[in-house]
Amino acid sequence: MVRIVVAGAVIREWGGANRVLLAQRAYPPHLAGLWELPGGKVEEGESPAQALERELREELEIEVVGGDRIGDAVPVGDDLELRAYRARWVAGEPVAVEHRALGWFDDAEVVRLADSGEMVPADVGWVRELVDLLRRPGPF
Ligand SMILES: Nc1nc2c([nH]c(=O)n2[C@H]2C[C@H](O)[C@@H](COP(=O)(O)OP(=O)(O)OP(=O)(O)O)O2)c(=O)[nH]1
Repeated sequence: MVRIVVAGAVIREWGGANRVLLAQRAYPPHLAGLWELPGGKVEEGESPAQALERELREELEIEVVGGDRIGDAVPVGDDLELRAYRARWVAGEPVAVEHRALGWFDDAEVVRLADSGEMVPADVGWVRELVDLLRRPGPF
Protein backbone atom coordinates (compact mmCIF):
# COMPACT_ATOMS: atom_id res chain seq x y z
CA MET A 1 0.00 0.00 0.00
CA VAL A 2 1.26 3.47 -0.88
CA ARG A 3 1.44 5.88 2.05
CA ILE A 4 0.91 9.58 1.40
CA VAL A 5 3.50 11.99 2.81
CA VAL A 6 2.40 15.62 3.05
CA ALA A 7 4.89 18.49 3.09
CA GLY A 8 4.00 22.13 3.74
CA ALA A 9 5.24 25.46 2.40
CA VAL A 10 4.87 28.15 5.07
CA ILE A 11 5.71 31.50 3.48
CA ARG A 12 6.39 34.75 5.29
CA GLU A 13 7.48 38.21 4.18
CA TRP A 14 10.55 39.06 6.17
CA GLY A 15 13.59 41.31 5.69
CA GLY A 16 12.25 42.70 2.41
CA ALA A 17 11.68 39.31 0.73
CA ASN A 18 9.16 36.50 0.76
CA ARG A 19 10.68 33.43 2.40
CA VAL A 20 9.68 29.78 2.73
CA LEU A 21 10.38 27.78 5.87
CA LEU A 22 12.64 24.79 5.17
CA ALA A 23 13.84 22.22 7.68
CA GLN A 24 17.14 20.35 7.69
CA ARG A 25 16.67 16.61 8.22
CA ALA A 26 18.49 14.86 11.05
CA TYR A 27 17.73 11.31 9.80
CA PRO A 28 17.85 8.85 8.04
CA PRO A 29 21.59 8.98 7.18
CA HIS A 30 21.10 9.37 3.42
CA LEU A 31 18.86 12.43 3.94
CA ALA A 32 20.51 13.90 7.05
CA GLY A 33 21.77 17.43 6.42
CA LEU A 34 19.44 18.01 3.45
CA TRP A 35 16.65 20.62 3.47
CA GLU A 36 12.98 19.78 2.97
CA LEU A 37 9.49 21.13 3.29
CA PRO A 38 8.46 19.92 6.77
CA GLY A 39 5.72 17.30 7.04
CA GLY A 40 5.19 13.57 7.41
CA LYS A 41 3.00 10.55 6.76
CA VAL A 42 -0.80 10.77 6.68
CA GLU A 43 -2.30 8.54 9.40
CA GLU A 44 -5.39 6.42 8.93
CA GLY A 45 -8.61 8.45 9.11
CA GLU A 46 -6.83 11.77 8.51
CA SER A 47 -7.22 14.11 5.57
CA PRO A 48 -3.99 15.40 4.03
CA ALA A 49 -4.72 18.87 5.46
CA GLN A 50 -5.25 17.42 8.95
CA ALA A 51 -2.02 15.45 8.67
CA LEU A 52 -0.11 18.55 7.62
CA GLU A 53 -1.55 20.57 10.50
CA ARG A 54 -0.66 17.79 12.99
CA GLU A 55 2.86 17.24 11.64
CA LEU A 56 3.75 20.94 11.75
CA ARG A 57 2.34 21.16 15.29
CA GLU A 58 4.47 18.15 16.35
CA GLU A 59 7.66 18.97 14.45
CA LEU A 60 7.69 22.77 14.60
CA GLU A 61 5.20 23.72 17.32
CA ILE A 62 3.33 26.01 14.94
CA GLU A 63 -0.33 26.17 13.98
CA VAL A 64 -1.10 26.25 10.26
CA VAL A 65 -4.07 25.69 7.98
CA GLY A 66 -3.44 23.34 5.04
CA GLY A 67 -4.12 24.93 1.63
CA ASP A 68 -3.68 24.36 -2.10
CA ARG A 69 -1.43 21.76 -3.68
CA ILE A 70 1.96 22.81 -5.05
CA GLY A 71 3.31 20.96 -8.07
CA ASP A 72 2.90 17.25 -8.74
CA ALA A 73 3.01 14.23 -6.46
CA VAL A 74 6.44 12.59 -6.28
CA PRO A 75 6.82 8.83 -5.81
CA VAL A 76 9.54 7.92 -3.28
CA GLY A 77 10.58 4.30 -3.55
CA ASP A 78 7.75 1.79 -3.93
CA ASP A 79 5.66 2.73 -0.94
CA LEU A 80 5.53 6.52 -0.47
CA GLU A 81 3.88 9.31 -2.45
CA LEU A 82 4.97 12.79 -1.53
CA ARG A 83 2.66 15.81 -1.93
CA ALA A 84 3.34 19.49 -1.26
CA TYR A 85 0.75 21.99 -0.04
CA ARG A 86 0.57 25.63 0.91
CA ALA A 87 0.37 25.99 4.69
CA ARG A 88 -1.00 29.28 6.06
CA TRP A 89 0.73 30.22 9.30
CA VAL A 90 -1.69 30.93 12.14
CA ALA A 91 0.31 30.95 15.39
CA GLY A 92 3.62 30.06 17.07
CA GLU A 93 7.29 30.56 16.23
CA PRO A 94 8.87 27.46 14.64
CA VAL A 95 11.09 25.31 16.85
CA ALA A 96 13.24 22.45 15.48
CA VAL A 97 11.78 19.60 17.55
CA GLU A 98 12.93 16.83 15.19
CA HIS A 99 15.10 18.66 12.65
CA ARG A 100 18.73 19.68 12.84
CA ALA A 101 17.92 23.29 11.93
CA LEU A 102 15.25 25.54 10.43
CA GLY A 103 15.65 28.42 8.01
CA TRP A 104 13.66 30.98 6.03
CA PHE A 105 14.82 31.04 2.40
CA ASP A 106 14.04 33.53 -0.39
CA ASP A 107 13.61 32.55 -4.05
CA ALA A 108 17.33 32.77 -4.92
CA GLU A 109 18.33 30.80 -1.83
CA VAL A 110 15.84 28.02 -2.64
CA VAL A 111 17.32 27.72 -6.14
CA ARG A 112 20.85 27.68 -4.71
CA LEU A 113 19.97 24.87 -2.26
CA ALA A 114 18.45 22.79 -5.05
CA ASP A 115 21.35 23.41 -7.45
CA SER A 116 23.99 22.59 -4.85
CA GLY A 117 22.42 19.26 -3.87
CA GLU A 118 21.49 20.47 -0.39
CA MET A 119 17.76 19.81 -0.86
CA VAL A 120 16.04 16.44 -0.41
CA PRO A 121 16.04 15.06 -4.00
CA ALA A 122 12.27 14.42 -4.06
CA ASP A 123 11.58 18.11 -3.41
CA VAL A 124 13.69 19.54 -6.24
CA GLY A 125 10.80 19.20 -8.72
CA TRP A 126 8.78 21.70 -6.68
CA VAL A 127 11.38 24.46 -6.87
CA ARG A 128 9.86 26.14 -9.92
CA GLU A 129 6.43 26.40 -8.24
CA LEU A 130 7.99 27.52 -4.96
CA VAL A 131 9.94 30.25 -6.73
CA ASP A 132 6.77 31.42 -8.51
CA LEU A 133 4.97 31.63 -5.15
CA LEU A 134 7.87 33.51 -3.54
CA ARG A 135 7.90 36.08 -6.36
CA ARG A 136 4.20 36.86 -5.89
CA PRO A 137 3.01 39.54 -3.46
CA GLY A 138 1.46 38.32 -0.19
CA PRO A 139 -0.49 38.00 1.99
CA PHE A 140 0.43 34.40 2.69
N1 LIG B 1 8.43 15.34 5.55
C1 LIG B 1 9.04 15.21 4.36
N2 LIG B 1 9.48 13.99 3.98
C2 LIG B 1 10.09 13.89 2.80
C3 LIG B 1 10.29 15.03 1.97
N3 LIG B 1 10.94 14.61 0.85
C4 LIG B 1 11.16 13.26 0.98
O1 LIG B 1 11.71 12.51 0.19
N4 LIG B 1 10.62 12.83 2.18
C5 LIG B 1 10.62 11.44 2.62
C6 LIG B 1 11.54 11.18 3.76
C7 LIG B 1 10.84 10.06 4.49
O2 LIG B 1 11.16 8.82 3.87
C8 LIG B 1 9.38 10.32 4.25
C9 LIG B 1 8.68 11.10 5.35
O3 LIG B 1 9.20 10.78 6.56
P1 LIG B 1 9.06 11.70 7.85
O4 LIG B 1 10.08 11.21 8.79
O5 LIG B 1 9.11 13.16 7.51
O6 LIG B 1 7.58 11.38 8.28
P2 LIG B 1 6.96 10.92 9.67
O7 LIG B 1 7.33 12.00 10.67
O8 LIG B 1 5.54 10.61 9.47
O9 LIG B 1 7.85 9.63 9.82
P3 LIG B 1 8.08 8.50 10.86
O10 LIG B 1 9.04 9.10 11.83
O11 LIG B 1 6.75 8.10 11.36
O12 LIG B 1 8.74 7.46 9.97
O13 LIG B 1 9.33 11.08 3.05
C10 LIG B 1 9.81 16.29 2.38
O14 LIG B 1 9.93 17.31 1.71
N5 LIG B 1 9.19 16.33 3.58
